[in-house]
Amino acid sequence: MKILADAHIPYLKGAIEHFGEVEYLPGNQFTKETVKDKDVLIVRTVTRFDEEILAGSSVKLICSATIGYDHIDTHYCDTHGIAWRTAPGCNAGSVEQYVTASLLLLAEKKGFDLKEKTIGIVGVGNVGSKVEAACKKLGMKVLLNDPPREEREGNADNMFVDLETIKHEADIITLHTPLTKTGKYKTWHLADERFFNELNKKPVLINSCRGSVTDTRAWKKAIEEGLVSGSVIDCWENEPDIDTELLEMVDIATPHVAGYSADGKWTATKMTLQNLCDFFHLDIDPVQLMPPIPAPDDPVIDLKNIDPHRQTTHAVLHTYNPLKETEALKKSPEKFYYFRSHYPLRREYKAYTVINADPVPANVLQQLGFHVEFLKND
Ligand SMILES: NC(=O)C1=CN([C@@H]2O[C@H](COP(=O)(O)OP(=O)(O)OC[C@H]3O[C@@H](n4cnc5c(N)ncnc54)[C@H](O)[C@@H]3O)[C@@H](O)[C@H]2O)C=CC1
Ligand SMILES: O=C(O)C(=O)[C@H](O)COP(=O)(O)O
Repeated sequence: MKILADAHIPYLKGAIEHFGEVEYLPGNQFTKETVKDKDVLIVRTVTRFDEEILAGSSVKLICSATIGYDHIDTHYCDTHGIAWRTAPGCNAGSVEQYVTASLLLLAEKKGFDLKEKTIGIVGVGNVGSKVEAACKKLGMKVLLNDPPREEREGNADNMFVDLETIKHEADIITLHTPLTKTGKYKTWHLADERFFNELNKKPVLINSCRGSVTDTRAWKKAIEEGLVSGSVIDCWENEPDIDTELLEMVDIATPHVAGYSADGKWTATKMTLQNLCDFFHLDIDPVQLMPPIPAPDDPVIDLKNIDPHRQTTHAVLHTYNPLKETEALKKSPEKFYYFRSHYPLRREYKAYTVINADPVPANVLQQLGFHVEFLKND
């Protein structure tokens, strides 16, 4: 079997060789010529897979080591005998960590208390549900919007609200939908000029799903007109050539790395190898082929000398602080693709042990997923 794999998929090298003859290329160097004689493509979101690149090739299976799949022309694949697989939920915990760290940072920077804030979550799937759980643990009021789920599952206990309610009541809005360009619930430019004009509480807007779920021009105008009080962007329109004016205007700006925890990447690779096994009916356990996830350099977080009011923020930012990446991206936006391909993968909360926390933050941190060593009298 001939396999072409993206060279920037962690934990793949050494494992995928058990399945066939493998060639590696950076995702932005996949071409019609390089995919032509391959049976399987192991891919990321940086390459578009449509008729232009796939026509006339021998590709039978595309495995994307990602949650999102808007980079695959699924209609073309479905009608041309090309199977495609993804890794649902693989890095949802990592995106939750990104959103939580951003919320705690902004609360500190702008001087507000998250417990007094209402967050509107648009898209409540694998990621949105984890963000919902984390926000509740931080004491926030949560509003959920997911019309496709509402249609399928009904709206018992008014679990879901419409987008109008979110625009009216939310102090923070975070987007976690797929990017879809057609259909009843299409999300392309969901946050357009009208969306921004209808915001009631000058909310903070967070986009860590896909760039084109928001309209860049409208977002810039909204910032200029004071319709939003803060902006967090991980996913941009037209990556990697992002809008540098918007970049300068936002509080937190990262190069599409919300999902880049070692935990998320490891799971993505495991699911990808499992997809291969399932497709070709191979009795192989991917975990046996993969290295373990490396421990963090600094796995113990000592909160002894930290003000109890800052302990949760301190611990979460110890695991991940998006301000460092913001600074680097603002300084060198042309390195967007480079930053993504040379990313020092972070660990999620479960890789860390918290010691000397006060009882209240200790409970919050434990619920978020940290190991917590409770003080004797707790
Ligand atoms: N920045 C990053 O590194 C990452 C970004 N993502 C993005 O996040 C997206 C969401 O991921 P998951 O939660 O795992 O996907 P998911 O498929 O589990 O959930 C998406 C949810 O959005 C809902 N939805 C669809 N259209 C909607 C609309 N018009 N309004 C409101 N809700 C709508 C769906 O019903 C579904 O419940 C992915 O499709 C991907 O684009 C995912 C992982 C990492
Ligand atoms: O999983 C997704 O969907 C994402 O957006 C990924 O985090 C992006 O990962 P890469 O395509 O850069 O590997």
